[in-house]
Amino acid sequence: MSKAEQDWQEEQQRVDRVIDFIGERMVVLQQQVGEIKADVVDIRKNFWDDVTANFEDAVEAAETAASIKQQAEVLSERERSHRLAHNQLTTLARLKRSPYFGRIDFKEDGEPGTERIYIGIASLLDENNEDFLIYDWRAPVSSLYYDYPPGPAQYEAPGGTITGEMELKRQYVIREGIIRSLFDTGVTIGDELLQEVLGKQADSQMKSIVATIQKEQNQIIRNERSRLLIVQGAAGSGKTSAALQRVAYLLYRYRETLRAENIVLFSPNPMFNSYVSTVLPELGEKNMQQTTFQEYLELRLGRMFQLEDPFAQMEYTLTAVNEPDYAARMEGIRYKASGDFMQVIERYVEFLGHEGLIFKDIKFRDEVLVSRERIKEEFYGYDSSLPIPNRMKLLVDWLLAELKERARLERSKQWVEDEMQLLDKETYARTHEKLQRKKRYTEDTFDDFEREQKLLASVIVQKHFKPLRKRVKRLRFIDMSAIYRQLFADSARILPFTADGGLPQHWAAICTQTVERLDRSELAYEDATPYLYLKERIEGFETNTSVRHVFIDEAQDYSAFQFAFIKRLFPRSKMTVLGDLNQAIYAHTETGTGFAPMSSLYDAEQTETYVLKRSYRSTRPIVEFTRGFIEGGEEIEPFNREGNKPTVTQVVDEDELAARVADRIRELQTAGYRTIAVICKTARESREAYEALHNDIPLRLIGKETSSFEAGTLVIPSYLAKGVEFDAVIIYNGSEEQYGREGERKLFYTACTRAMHELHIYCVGEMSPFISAAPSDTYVKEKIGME
Ligand SMILES: Nc1ncnc2c1ncn2[C@@H]1O[C@H](COP(=O)(O)OP(=O)(O)OP(=O)(O)O)[C@@H](O)[C@H]1O
Repeated sequence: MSKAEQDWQEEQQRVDRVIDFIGERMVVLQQQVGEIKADVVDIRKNFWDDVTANFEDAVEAAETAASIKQQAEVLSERERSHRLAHNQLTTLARLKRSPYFGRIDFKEDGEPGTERIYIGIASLLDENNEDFLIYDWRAPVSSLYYDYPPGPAQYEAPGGTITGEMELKRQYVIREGIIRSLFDTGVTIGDELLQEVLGKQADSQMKSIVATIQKEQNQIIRNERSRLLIVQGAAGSGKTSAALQRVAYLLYRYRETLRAENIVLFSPNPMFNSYVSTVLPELGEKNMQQTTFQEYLELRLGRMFQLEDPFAQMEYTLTAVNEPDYAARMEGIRYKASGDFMQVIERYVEFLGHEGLIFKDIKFRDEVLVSRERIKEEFYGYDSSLPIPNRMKLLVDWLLAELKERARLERSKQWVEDEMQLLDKETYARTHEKLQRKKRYTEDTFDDFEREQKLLASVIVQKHFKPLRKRVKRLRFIDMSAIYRQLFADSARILPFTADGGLPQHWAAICTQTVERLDRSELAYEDATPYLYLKERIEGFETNTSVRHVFIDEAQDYSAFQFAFIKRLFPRSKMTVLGDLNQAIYAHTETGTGFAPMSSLYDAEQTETYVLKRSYRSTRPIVEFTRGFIEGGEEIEPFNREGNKPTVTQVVDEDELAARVADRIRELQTAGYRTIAVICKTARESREAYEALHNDIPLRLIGKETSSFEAGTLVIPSYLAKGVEFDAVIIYNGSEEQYGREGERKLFYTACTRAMHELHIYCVGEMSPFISAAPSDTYVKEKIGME
């Protein structure tokens, strides 16, 4: 038997031993789970038997409450134990199938022996010999595996830096308890293993990369120092993967204090949420909270306005080029997202502190109870050194007192008497009872009837005033829409608030558009964040202090405004932002400021930036081709995985386009690719492509409302394909007409870089200049029917 074979045999024997151990553990645990479950069922069933329920008087009611509380605590403790044991069982079941993926032999300086460390998705301790059969990949010692080749190595342990010599680094692929492959690795985490992993087919769900995390990714995953961590990475460099692994790492590292609920991931669209949702459970962790910025805007503004979403704005950007107001709107989109405009809002708020706030009358039954002028007068009567939100609080107190007074006056009005006649018996009875109770304590001389009438009147008025008071408490008497609108009332209104009059060229048209929309109760996507910001500067900021880590994926698509906003929203949170400037597809990101708005959020010493240049998603030929579209693309390093060169096919017309694309889809399907995406520029083009293809080929049309996607062939607008990947990508029409403007370069790049194994571009007529800019030997040109 060769040495290698012997090694393999010994390793399999160890795997068998560990699996046996896990099996035994599971039996014990299963029994425990059963017992706890029986306990829980029992407690639930007999809950009220063990509680002494007595509500006779205050003392006994308090005792009852205490007894319920105690019983509930016992129940919740048992339920917690059940959950814990159940989770442990799930993890053990996972370990049983594949107990570990790596091993390092490490000789610590000053220690006599070499320790063998096996690394898997969770730790496994054999209590009898106090031996770790498996180390969690997140344990301090495991970082050796990701950071070093064999040779001198060190890691950070809680007690300080541990140095030593790594004598061996080995990787395994273990499936259903059997070692399928085994490599001893040299320089990096085995190219072989990575090759194997990356060569696989795309899934409708993202996979964890735990066995093959690269050194530069590991630094991101384990970073604990910075308040703000910025990751700038090429398409397919593993930003999203690293982010998710980082979530798992943080949950492990701070397991005593941090829960999945304390972490929020902002993602580009709902479909992406579903795409990444399996990674953490695969690692035995609960998912963090996931949201999109739009979801937040909807929550805050959706009731007041018809809110435009970013995809509708994008569709406008891409399809309305010939509309008369297009240039103005595009300028407006850019300006309203800028730091300059944020400054304008700040100065405007400063101004509003002294004059200019607009309020709404507080009306009741068509009568003005407190006029807007009166409210304004009261507000500006307060100490002007107080911040606006503090003065609003005073105003609320004052208004509530005013309402109380007005309510008193209201009681003797005719409408109250009219309503009294219509009261149901129940209200009468209740009022009567109340009066009876009161009577017990007073020496009253009033006529009963009169007292009853008075009380009824006050009940009626109270009922009608309740919504008024609620509106006051919610600050609905501030006319936010008018305050925002005022800034655009005419083109000169903004001037005192601009630094040096630097306004967009089409400012007057921007003002008109904004006012028109507001008057229709619509809020464009570009207005939503500034509007909300202004609102919060006036009403006080809503904050969420339970969130400790915020992750922002596709961060290049966020404006300065949005970042500032998120920072304020989560004041106790650290931030990890991940993005690729070459994929900045929204019009508001065309300002060329790069990551500047982001990096200025926190002090330099609290901020760290990592750059990922290696691209893992696509084959080498695809990366070599697509990097030609963008400036500085030569810096992107492809991971060495071979494949076919991308093809570019010119066709004469739409009919031929559909026929050729259908042929290609069939060819790719025959080749066994499971996820094939026909990427179109817009939703409009996607519908056309779908119409042209779906009779020929079964496929699914993806729109912004799609919340998950499955393997298969699909048609999808480019901006919704962000962040996800497919085995094969067909660009439906990569012609000059479709992708000719500079503003479309990044969109085109983003679409093409979704491909893992195959990329095929079709063009009706001339091809996009971005393709022509790529070196001609990086793709194969196919011309059909044009000669
Ligand atoms: N260390 C790794 N081991 C195995 N696979 C990896 C590794 N890093 C990245 N990948 C794979 O590369 C692909 C791209 O990763 P990911 O989606 O995280 O990149 P990204 O930088 O977020 O991409 P984009 O910006 O283009 O959306 C995924 O299939 C991921 O599993």
